[in-house]
Amino acid sequence: EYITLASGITGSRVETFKAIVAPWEKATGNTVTLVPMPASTTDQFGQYRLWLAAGNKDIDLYQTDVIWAPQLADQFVDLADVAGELMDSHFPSIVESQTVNGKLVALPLYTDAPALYYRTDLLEKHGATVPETWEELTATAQMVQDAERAQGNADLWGFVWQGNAYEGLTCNALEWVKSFGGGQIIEPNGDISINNPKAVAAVELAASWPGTISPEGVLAYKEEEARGVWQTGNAVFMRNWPYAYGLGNGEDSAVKGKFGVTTLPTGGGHDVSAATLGGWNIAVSKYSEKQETAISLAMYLASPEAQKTRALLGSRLPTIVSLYEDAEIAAAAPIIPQWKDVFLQAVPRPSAPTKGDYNEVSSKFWSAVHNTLSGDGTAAENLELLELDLTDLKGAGW
Ligand SMILES: OC[C@H]1O[C@H](O[C@H]2O[C@H](CO)[C@@H](O)[C@H](O)[C@H]2O)[C@H](O)[C@@H](O)[C@@H]1O
Repeated sequence: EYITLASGITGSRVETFKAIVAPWEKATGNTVTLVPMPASTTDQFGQYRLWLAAGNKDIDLYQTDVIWAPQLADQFVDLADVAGELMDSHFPSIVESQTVNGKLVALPLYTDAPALYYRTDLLEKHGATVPETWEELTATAQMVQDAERAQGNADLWGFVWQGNAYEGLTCNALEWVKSFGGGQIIEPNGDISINNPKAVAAVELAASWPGTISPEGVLAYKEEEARGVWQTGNAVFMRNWPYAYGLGNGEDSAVKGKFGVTTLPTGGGHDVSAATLGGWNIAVSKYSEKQETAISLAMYLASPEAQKTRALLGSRLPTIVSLYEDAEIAAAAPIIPQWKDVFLQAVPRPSAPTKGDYNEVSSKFWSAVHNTLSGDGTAAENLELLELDLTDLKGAGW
C-alpha cells in the first residue's frame, strides 16, 4: 500500500525520514510518502485543522506537536489498545501528554527542550564566561559583538532566537517569564498569572535585544533562520532545540567543534532556569482508508529502532527511557544523555488547562510579546491587555 504522512520539514528531516522508514518499507512491502509541510508548527496546525475538519482521506498519518493533543483528539484513532505494551518503555509523562480522556491520541516520536548554544572560541578569545543570567548574556553578547565588529567581523550578532509571531515565540517568551519567576502564563489550575512585575521585567529585557545584540530581523526568525545565522558562524549565542546540535557539528558547518551547549539562563534575581517542553508525535487520521497499515507505521516510528536512528541522524531526544543509556547515541550526540534532566524538568505550555482554546491563548500571548518587541506598547501595557483578553476567553469557558 501507499501511505502518506504529513510533517514539517526542519533541518535534515527529509533525508533522515527516508532512512528511518526504509526498514519498515522493506519489511512490509509498503511505501511511505512524506507530505512536506511548512516549518512553522503554527502554519501546520492551521492546515491540519482545515484538512481534518473536511475529513481529508489523502493523509493517513500526521506528525503532531505535543500541544495539539487536546485540540485534535476527536480527529484521530485511539491507539491505547494497540500501543499499550510499547508505551511501557516510554517516559510516562510524555505518554500522558498524548492521552485525552483515556484516549491515546498519538504515539511519541521525540521530545524537545531547548539549549543555550554558545561559541567556545569567541568566549575564550574575549575572556568571557558562559552566562548564567539573561542580564549577563545581554552584556557578554554586546561586548563580544562590539569587539569582533571593531576587528572587521561585520556580520557577527550577539544572540539569535525565535522572535516571529508564532508558537516558537510563545516558547521563547515563556522561558524568559518563567526563569524570572513570573509564572507560566496560565497556571496548571487555570489561573491567569501573566500580568505580574516579574513577567513585565523579563519581556522588557528581551525587548532591548532586537537592533542591539540581535538583528532587527529576529522578529521574523523561526528555528531555521536562527540556525542559519548561527551555523554560518555569525552569532555568539543561540537559543534552539537539540536538532541544531547534530547539524552544527556537520561537515559543512562553520561552527563544527567550536560550540558548547548549556541550560538557558535565569533572570531578575531568580535562580531556576526554564526550558519549554516541546516534542512531536505520530497520529493516525480517523479519515484514513488504510488505518491498519497506518497504525503499523505509527508503531514502528515510535519503536526503539526508529527512535535510535532519529537520535543518531537528527540528534532528537528519544522518548524511550533505555535509549538514554545507549553508548552509540551518547557518542554520536552527547547532548542527548546530557539533556535527560533538562527535558524531564521542562515547563509545559498551558495546553492542558486551556484545552481546545490553547491555540487562541498562545496566539494572544505571542502577539502581546511580539508587539512589545516591535516597540508597539510597553510590556506592562501589553501584558495588562493580554490579561483582560485571556479573562474574557476563560469566561466563555475553556
Ligand atoms: O527540534 C526541532 C523542531 O523544532 C520545532 O518544534 C519545536 O518548536 C515548536 C515551536 O516553534 C514547538 O511547538 C515544538 O513543540 C518544538 O518541538 C519545529 O516545529 C519542528 O518541526 C522541529 O522538528
